[in-house]
Amino acid sequence: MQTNGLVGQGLWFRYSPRHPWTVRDISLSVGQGEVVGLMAPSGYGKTTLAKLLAGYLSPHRGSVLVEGNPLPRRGYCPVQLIFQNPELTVNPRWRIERILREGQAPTQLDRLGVHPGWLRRYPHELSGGELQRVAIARVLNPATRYLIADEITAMLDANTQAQIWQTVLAYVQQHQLGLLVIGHDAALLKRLCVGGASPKENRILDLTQPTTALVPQF
Ligand SMILES: Nc1ncnc2c1ncn2[C@@H]1O[C@H](COP(=O)(O)OP(=O)(O)OP(=O)(O)O)[C@@H](O)[C@H]1O
Repeated sequence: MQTNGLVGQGLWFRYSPRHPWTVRDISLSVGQGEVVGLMAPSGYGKTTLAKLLAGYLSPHRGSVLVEGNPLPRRGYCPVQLIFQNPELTVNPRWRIERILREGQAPTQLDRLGVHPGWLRRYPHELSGGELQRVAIARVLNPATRYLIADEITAMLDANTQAQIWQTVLAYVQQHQLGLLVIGHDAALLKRLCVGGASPKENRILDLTQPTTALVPQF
């Protein structure tokens, strides 16, 4: 079995024994420095799969390994998930400066357009787009090795979307992070995942295809 990268192997998950399987025997991998897209219709289990890969949920069967090791049970997780709704990932009772200090010091505040004046505010005192920049800045730090971006710019205008992706992709490339981009927008995924600096390695996975289509072609 492959030991490099972030590897989900034979993953099965359902929310309870009364629910049907949401994730059925999915295997996929993201290598260091690789940008992989993941698309499927709404309700197909993309976010659930992202939560399995980032350790928010545990698979009923199968494994998630990072460089051959299970995800750490405590401390900062090297696989970080950014959601469409940033308010779900930040503590509403903390000021922005404390949220940003939660992991290691973020490095991209300026480039993401995080205004110093926001630092003393609480999350509900920022707009959705402003808070999303904070959520992204929080995870762009040296302890993050893999990033899962689940529809992270869906609520932003085109200019802000472009600024955020430019910053994230430059950071990913410079630090050789693995990036899994989840989305419905095929054109955006294509731009991000196959138009990059190393198009040979980058892929777009379609969750509606048989799982063999998701197995890495290394
Ligand atoms: N906590 C939960 N309890 C029970 N069912 C859930 C829960 N979260 C999600 N589901 C169900 O699991 C299925 C997959 O949801 P998921 O959010 O993973 O899909 P998705 O592909 O990310 O959808 P979208 O593109 O609309 O965000 C859906 O049918 C959803 O209703």
